[in-house]
Amino acid sequence: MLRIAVPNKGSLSDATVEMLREAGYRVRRDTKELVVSDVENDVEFFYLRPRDIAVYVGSGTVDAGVTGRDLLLDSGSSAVEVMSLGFGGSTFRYAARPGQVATVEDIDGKRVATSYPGLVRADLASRGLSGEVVRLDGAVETAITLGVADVIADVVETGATLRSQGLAVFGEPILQSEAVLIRGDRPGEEQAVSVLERRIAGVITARTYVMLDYDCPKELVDKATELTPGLESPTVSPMQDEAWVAVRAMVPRIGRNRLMDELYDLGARAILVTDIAACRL
Ligand SMILES: Nc1ncnc2c1ncn2[C@@H]1O[C@H](COP(=O)(O)OP(=O)(O)OP(=O)(O)O)[C@@H](O)[C@H]1O
Ligand SMILES: O=P(O)(O)OC[C@H]1O[C@H](OP(=O)(O)OP(=O)(O)O)[C@H](O)[C@@H]1O
Ligand SMILES: [Mg+2]
Repeated sequence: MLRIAVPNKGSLSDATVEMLREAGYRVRRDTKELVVSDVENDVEFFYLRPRDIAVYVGSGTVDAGVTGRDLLLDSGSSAVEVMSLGFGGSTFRYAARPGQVATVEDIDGKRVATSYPGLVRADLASRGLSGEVVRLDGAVETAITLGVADVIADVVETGATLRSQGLAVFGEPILQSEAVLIRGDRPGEEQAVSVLERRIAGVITARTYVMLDYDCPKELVDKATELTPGLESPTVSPMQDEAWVAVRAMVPRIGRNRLMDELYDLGARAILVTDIAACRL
């Protein structure tokens, strides 16, 4: 049985569970369930803390899992990123009281509070800076107010938490993070997770694309299909009226309305968009 780790709490949990459900797997029915056996798919799901998932996957006790790229890198685990999942996006950044620390070089010799000591130590070392890393579990933004640090390094999504503490980011982001599927780096593991990987890729494609159908005067089909090239190639089918053809192609969900306007202006009619429920490319 394939063993897969799923975030049991926090920002990544709900979206991961929803993605697995859409991929056709059994998911937990209440948040107290820690292990879910999906016998039909020969998979066992372990609901674990997101921070621990890279450690389990790296040690080989589970085959694959979902976590944040920042947590994977912070852990120093040997697990490898298989693909990004399109949610849980954030940046990992330095911040301080405006006017007190303005550049990353100014961190030298100062105290840096963070829940991600691995990431911060590696970043400071790569810049040749020294700094005392103060490891905290959360609410890192308060560390400066409470006087245990001069600088923080933390996850920033909207920036609202930083602003509420009178802090401002400085320097370039240390990292762009998002939810990722990870697996162990031992021989055979790539193959072991290939069905899971294809199913998740199918969910992402179904979310990213819509199916577009339209009728098109035959003489315009080259121009029209230039606008809708599809993934491999559009399907062009004959119609009862020989002056017309029916065209079908997958197109990006974003921009679909503008595309429909362009096709209409060109002379296409009966332009329909439908959601894709699932797919394997
Ligand atoms: N707004 C956000 N706040 C925190 N983490 C976020 C946010 N958006 C995305 N993430 C990602 O979620 C992961 C952290 O998840 P984790 O569950 O450990 O913490 P959390 O979401 O802060 O939950 P909690 O603090 O309640 O335990 C990281 O990969 C982080 O990049
Ligand atoms: O940029 P924002 O949109 O404000 O989001 C970022 C904040 O959200 C997270 O905190 P969380 O609520 O998880 O609390 P924690 O610090 O105790 O983990 C993270 O640690 C930041 O503090
Ligand atoms: Mg948190």
